[in-house]
Amino acid sequence: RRRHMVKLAAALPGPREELPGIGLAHKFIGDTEAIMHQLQHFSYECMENDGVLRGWLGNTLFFVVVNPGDLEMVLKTCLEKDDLHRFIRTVIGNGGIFAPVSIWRRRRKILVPAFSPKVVENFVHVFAEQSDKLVKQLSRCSGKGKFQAWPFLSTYTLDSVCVFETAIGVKINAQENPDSPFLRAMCDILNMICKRIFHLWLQPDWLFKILPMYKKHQECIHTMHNFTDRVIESKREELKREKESKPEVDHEFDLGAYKKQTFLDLLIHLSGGERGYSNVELREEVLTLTIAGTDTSAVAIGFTLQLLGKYPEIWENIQSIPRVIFEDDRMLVKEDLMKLKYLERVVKESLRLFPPVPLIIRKVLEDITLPSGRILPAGSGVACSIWGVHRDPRYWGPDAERFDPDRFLPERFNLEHACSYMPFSNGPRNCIGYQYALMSIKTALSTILRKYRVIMDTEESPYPYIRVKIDIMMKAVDGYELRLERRERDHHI
Ligand code: HEM
Repeated sequence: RRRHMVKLAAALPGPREELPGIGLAHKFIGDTEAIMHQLQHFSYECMENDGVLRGWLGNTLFFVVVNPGDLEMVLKTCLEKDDLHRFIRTVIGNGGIFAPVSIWRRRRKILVPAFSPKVVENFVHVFAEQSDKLVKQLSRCSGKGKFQAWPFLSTYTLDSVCVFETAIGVKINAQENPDSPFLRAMCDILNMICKRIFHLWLQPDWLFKILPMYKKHQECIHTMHNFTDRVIESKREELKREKESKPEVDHEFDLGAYKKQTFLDLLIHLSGGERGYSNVELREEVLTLTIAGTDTSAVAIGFTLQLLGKYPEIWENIQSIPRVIFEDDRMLVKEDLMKLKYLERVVKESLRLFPPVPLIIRKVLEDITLPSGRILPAGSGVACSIWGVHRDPRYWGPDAERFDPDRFLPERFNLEHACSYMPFSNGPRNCIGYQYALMSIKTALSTILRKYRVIMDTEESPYPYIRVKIDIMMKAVDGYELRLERRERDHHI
């Protein structure tokens, strides 16, 4: 089988820098910024090679793919996540996002109703309340020069993911408690996991366990698990008390009238209540939602703010946000979000040029022949480059790297292939939280923008440059540095 794999791999183009024996391992020895730089570089080299590029990492074989037709096939047929994800499983176990397909299927089924539009819409008031808090927190920095927006944005999205909240006391409240040990542990562990994925020498467990990093790794897991377990126990207790105090009430779950606004309730009820998920399964799913939903949305808000600061003319257009949304300080409601058409285009363009998840790595279980004619052999991993397909001139024109939100105008947006634009992936294992994410991002941005103007050094070139690194998600190296100035009320619109 290995000979067969090596033979098929040799028939496909490889990168210029491949070395015998170690393949590309020497290209991934730097920090997470250098690693991201390499991944971008391979995406461009992949475009030059007609959309598929081979790469060995030690004796593991990978392919980078950027053609939308090939991507669609891979995302539809290769549902298993690559073995590299085993490092994340030390934290989230069999949580849906990286679970083996046999476990993922049931978990996805349980999660689907929790993300139906009627449930997601009910979260808008949570986003609005949290956005209001975010703006208050930001007021400490406005008018005071440059600051890093990341701590503010990541605490906003963590509080908006709505898993860590129970009536009897356990709350994360990250915005008011930004030094929360949970948040720090999550940030540190994602960084360590990313290093393990790309640095071959950190991969063997026996070696990793004797390194100083291991102690911190275990402490982070302990902090995250401990906190999540306390929340779950507290939720179980709350549900028990509720049932005891009102035995006459029908405790059947009505999704249509769902108002409790925590995913934990949803997970318990949708999995079958007391006979449903065990506490360990609940912990896995809660951590999955937290990791999948926190940094991704914060990253999207951060990049969009920086782009708005770099291009003042886009900012001028933003001012045409419907007046009614800006008239007073009232909280936003879901109807407002639908009117934010221009802002939506800005967010979509920001997700195109700076996708929070720049690549997805799947495992090839059986040889597959791609629509482009190339064969990916069983046993290899395949990196679907979202970064690459979003910047490929074949699908986005010669100015593919230009920041132009009007590409998403209905009369201009005419993609030949759905996979040419896929910040939330595609196929059966795509992002289940994409509507939730878009609502949360739009609520936060519009609440910030009605109070503040973002100022950055303006970018002369239409092709925005932001230094990025990979910490599982793609993040800005500078922690989303920007300046905020308070807007004059009568100045707008
Ligand atoms: C801008 C924000 C977001 C982006 C760009 C994003 C992107 C993605 C991507 C690329 C995947 C991988 C799909 C694959 O392997 O094909 C994914 C999976 C997932 N996302 Fe998101 N996501 C975002 C926000 C959210 C939010 C807010 C939630 C939940 C509250 C969420 C929950 C999930 C879950 C549960 C999965 C796993 C789905 C599965 O394997 O069945 N995501 N997301």
